[in-house]
Parts: sequence; structure tokens; C-alpha cells
Amino acid sequence: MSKNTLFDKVWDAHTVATLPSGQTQLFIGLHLIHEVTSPQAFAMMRDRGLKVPYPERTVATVDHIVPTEDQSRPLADSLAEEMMQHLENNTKEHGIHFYNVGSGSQGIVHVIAPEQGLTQPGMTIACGDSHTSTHGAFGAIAFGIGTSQVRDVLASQTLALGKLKVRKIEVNGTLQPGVYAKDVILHIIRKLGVQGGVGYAYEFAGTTFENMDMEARMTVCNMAIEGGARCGYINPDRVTYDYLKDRDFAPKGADWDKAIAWWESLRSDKDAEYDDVVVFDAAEIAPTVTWGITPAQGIGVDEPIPTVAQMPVDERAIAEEAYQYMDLAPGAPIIGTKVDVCFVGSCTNGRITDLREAAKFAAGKQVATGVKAFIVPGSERVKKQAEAEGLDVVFKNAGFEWREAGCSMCLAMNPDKLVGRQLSASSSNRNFKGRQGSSSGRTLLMSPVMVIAAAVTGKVTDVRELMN
Ligand SMILES: CC(C)[C@H](C(=O)O)[C@@H](O)C(=O)O
Ligand code: SF4
Repeated sequence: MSKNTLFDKVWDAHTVATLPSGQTQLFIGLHLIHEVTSPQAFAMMRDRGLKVPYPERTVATVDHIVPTEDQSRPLADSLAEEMMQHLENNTKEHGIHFYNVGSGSQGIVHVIAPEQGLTQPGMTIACGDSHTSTHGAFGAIAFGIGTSQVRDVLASQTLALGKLKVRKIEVNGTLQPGVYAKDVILHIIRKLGVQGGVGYAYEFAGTTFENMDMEARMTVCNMAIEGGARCGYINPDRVTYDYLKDRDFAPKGADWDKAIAWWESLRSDKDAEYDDVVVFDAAEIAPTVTWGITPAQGIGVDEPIPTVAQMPVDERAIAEEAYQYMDLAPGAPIIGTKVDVCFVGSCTNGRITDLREAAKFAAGKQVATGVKAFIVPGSERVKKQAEAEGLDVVFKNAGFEWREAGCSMCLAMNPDKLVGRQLSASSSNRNFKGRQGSSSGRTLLMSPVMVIAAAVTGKVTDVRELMN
């Protein structure tokens, strides 16, 4: 009887060779590229006179620099325009398919590949972007890589990688009303730390994940990297196959049945051996919100901000730094903290199910006076679908701005930026100092519905209070 995890099986199936360094040369089935981390990789290829041997295995989109209001060309920001042109030229030169703005399929790289069925179970996927772990939701092994590795994949369709250990993170039970996938992953990172996953792949298992839809699973895997894990995955199942069926790049006809048999064989064996196992109870998880400057500095929304004395010794220095930067007091409640900006979007929470859930809470309410609130669909397809369902109207009637697809204020490499010390309630995945565009701007991470709750009340609010 084999005792392998999905990680082991996919790794072995893609191993080309063991390198003299002891690393594995791993074949990469799907390579995703965007405008930020690809230009230098292409330049290095050009310097060495290299061609892309498998251009059909690389797919490009533009996301980080895309303005979500005025998208007319040339872009107002000349650096952004230059990056755009590099991507246009490089993809043309190497015969790589590029989903440009206006193609109908452009969007955040981690949103567009799954929605087109490019992301499939059992694949190895690489992208010059840390949140590539998102694709693990399908039972793929998906890594974020650096620019020199983007070059390696372009040139050889392989990567030199050291094998990871596997930690099973089991969450069992039903989530409380008002608690979403985002809260689950924020809770896990709070408990295991931002470094806790270093050297590991995270396998998310248990009934809580089994009962999640694919988009919720993507939210969880998206943030595996914020917990230090190189990748995160969920074993493929009926939910995965139902999501994939009939998508553009999904196998069709007899190939579909063959694919399911292959995908089923990749699931972690019942008695698979893990390097570590951690178990959580879904009932313990509250709507979670960060108060600090790392995604691990999170609390249940109804808890007070922890004091230094309550922290493990090795987390005290960063906590002190966080109180100061965030201007939030240890021991004080987070509920009631006034917010300036509310952002729903990003590769964590910019999908159609996120927008549907957010719209449910926004319907019939009004954005509080003085709050800037905006909704950014993760892709052009998400935007179109949301509009077909009238979600845009719900948001606009409630006083939210409705934008074009892109990374927007998740990272603010585009015109969507915080100003000065503004404090934002954000559905994105990073709350680092200066992350949202102003070097002194402040970010509270939370689920999309918690962002809506903050927008309509003007302060951090327990979404469960709006549910009664
Ligand atoms: C710009 C890109 C390289 C970066 C990443 O790797 O994640 C960005 O997407 C982010 O979220 O910080
Ligand atoms: S939405 Fe944010 S986290 Fe995702 S790829 Fe864009 S910048 Fe990175």
C-alpha cells in the first residue's frame, strides 16, 4: 500500500532528474507570467539568445499596474506604460498568449487561470508571484518564483527545487455564520505564525475545506504563502471537477473521464505519512481581523488587541512596532476603530462568490459619510458576470465605486493608493507597512463581508451584528 501525499505524487510525476546539488529538476506544466516579474527574465533570455521551447505552456496577463478607472493608452504613468509594452512585445516575440486589457479575459493572474480551466489538479504551476499558491486549491503544486527562475522556466520549462516537507492542516466542522474562508486562513496564520510554514507545503484537509466551494478554497491556498509555506493545496474532489467541467481549457469528452481517473489517483493516500499534522476546530473561528503589520497579527473581531505580556517572547518586538505604526493601543478593542478606505478585491477575495456575498451585505445600506469604498473585480470575466447579476448596481446604489479588473489597492502599483495615514479595511492578503501605496498607510485585513460592514458603519464592525 502506498502512503504518499498528493504533494509526493505530483512531485514524483514531474521529476526530470536529481541535480548534482541534490535539488530536483521539476517539469513545470503551466507557467503564468505578468508585467512585473517577466521583463528582466525576457531580457536575460535575449542576452543569451534563448528561445522559449514550449510557448503554449506559458500564459500572460497584466494585472498589477492596470488602472481601474482610466485605462486609456498610453497609460498616464510612463513606467506602467513601459511595462505594458514590454509584455506586449515579449509575448508577441515568443508566441505566448497574452490576455490584454479589453480581451474579455484579462485580470489578476491567480483569478484568470482557474476561471479558464487552465489550472488543473496534478499540475505543477509556477509564476513570478508569491500568491501562486492559490492554484493549489485544485490539487496542483503551485509555486511563486523569482525573476531568475522565471527565466529558467521560460528557457527550459523546468525549475531546480528542493523538496518540501508536508504539514497537514486539518480543520473540521461547520463555520459559524459570518465566518468565511478568509477568516479560516487568517486564524491558521495567527496560530502558526508567518514563519510557521517555512520549508513546508501545506495540505489543507478536513470537513471544513471539503465543504467549501472552489473559490473559498482558493482564498485559503492564496494565503498559504503568508504563513510561510511555499505552497498550499487541497486534494481534488467532486467540487473541483464540477467547477472545472466545460471550462475553456478543461479536458473534454473521453479525455475528461481519463483526467478524472488520473486526478483521483493523486489524492493523498488515507494513511499517507506527513511531516507534521495540526488540527483546528471550525467552531473556534470568529470573523478575524488583523491589527498589526503582518498577517499573523490577527484577532477575532470581538477580542481586544493583545498586550505585549500576552505574546510569545519572539513576537514582542514586532508587536511593539505594530502598535506604534498602526497607532492602535494594546488591550483596546479593535471593534469601533474608524476606517477611511474600504477595498474589496485582490486575488484573495476578488472572485464572483466574494462579490455576491459582499453585495448581499451591501444591499439597501449606505457607505458611511467620509469613507471611500470601492469594489474591484478580479478579472474582466468576474466583472461581466457581476454586472449580469446586477451586483454593480447594488454596490453603486449603496455608495461604492465599481471599477475595472486589476490588483488595484492590494499593492497600489497603480493609481489606487492610500493617502497619508489613512486606515483601510481590505479584503487583500498583506498588511505590511506602506503596502497600500502610502508609506505611512495602514491596513486591516478581513473578509469581504467584514469590509462591507466597515464601509457602511465607518468603523471596524462585527459582521454578525449586521446579520440579526
Ligand atoms: C509584484 C509581485 C512580484 C508581488 C508578489 O510576488 O507577490 C505582488 O503580487 C504582491 O502581492 O506582493
Ligand atoms: S492582487 Fe495583490 S497579492 Fe494578488 S497578485 Fe495582485 S498584488 Fe499580488
